[in-house]
Amino acid sequence: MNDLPGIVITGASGRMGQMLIQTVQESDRARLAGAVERPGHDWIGRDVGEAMGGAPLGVTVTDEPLEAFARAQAVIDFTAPAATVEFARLAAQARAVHVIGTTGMSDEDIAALEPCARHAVIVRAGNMSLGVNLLVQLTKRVAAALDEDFDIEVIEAHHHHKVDAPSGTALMLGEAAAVGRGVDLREVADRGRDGITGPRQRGDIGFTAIRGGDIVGEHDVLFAAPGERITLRHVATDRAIFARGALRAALWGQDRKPGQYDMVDVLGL
Ligand SMILES: NC(=O)C1=CN([C@@H]2O[C@H](COP(=O)(O)OP(=O)(O)OC[C@H]3O[C@@H](n4cnc5c(N)ncnc54)[C@H](O)[C@@H]3O)[C@@H](O)[C@H]2O)C=CC1
Ligand SMILES: O=C(O)C1=N[C@H](C(=O)O)C[C@H](O)C1
Repeated sequence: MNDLPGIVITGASGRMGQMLIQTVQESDRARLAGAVERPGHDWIGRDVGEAMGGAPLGVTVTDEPLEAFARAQAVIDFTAPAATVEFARLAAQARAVHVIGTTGMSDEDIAALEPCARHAVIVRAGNMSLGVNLLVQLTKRVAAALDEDFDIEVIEAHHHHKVDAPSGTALMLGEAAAVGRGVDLREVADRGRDGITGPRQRGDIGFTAIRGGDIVGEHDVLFAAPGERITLRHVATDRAIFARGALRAALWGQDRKPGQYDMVDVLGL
């Protein structure tokens, strides 16, 4: 075993889980210290490399997260809200940095992270890519520069497996637009148009979700006024951008005090 920071990947068999395992394996700054899946999953007990269809990596997939976390310096977690809340508790117990990519978390789920962040570093973002976090900053600036003559709409598109809407990224962009405009997103968000909706309310921030095929993730922020439109756009074509960002967050978190952080902190934007 070498002395590089050890990383555990939860949701090891998932789309992001497998991408993260590959990213950590290829890194010369971290080592794969564990792979976790849910109880009953058919990868439990198998070498994770072989389960992924490749060479053995010497890491056995486990359904005992605490045991795995206790042997690691960081946990990278792209799973599901209930699992993430439990992993936050266990990562805090193990004093491991917890990088959370999971989206669709409720206000209660997010509140449950607070006591865990008193004991360990949590880095959480609905999108770990450099491009989207830059787009968040741009959205804030453009929204601050424009008045309510510009209707703001966030349009996102994802693959047909995605279970939450609007996407975590869309919510980050909506929040950035609201902050830029100096309003509370909860008061102006329009998330579900159907039927006779009446005309658009001035000042609303609208959300539209497209689901289809293998779209990795596309986000537009539209500012539409009489006579002109501005669109800010990010298109992800490879999940590696999220995995690279997550690994960067796991390494950045090693030198930090316990608390909650996001990718703007990690990237210094
Ligand atoms: N923040 C970001 O940059 C990104 C976030 N995501 C988010 O990451 C999450 C996962 O996305 P995908 O990999 O596409 O989904 P997926 O469905 O392919 O993978 C989720 C994995 O988590 C596992 N899992 C569920 N409950 C578990 C538990 N209790 N213990 C251990 N493993 C458990 C599942 O078995 C599955 O393997 C979603 O919330 C998605 O929105 C996805 C891409 C980028
Ligand atoms: O589920 C996904 O795939 C993605 N989820 C994140 C989100 O909800 O924004 C990030 C990315 O767009 C891919």
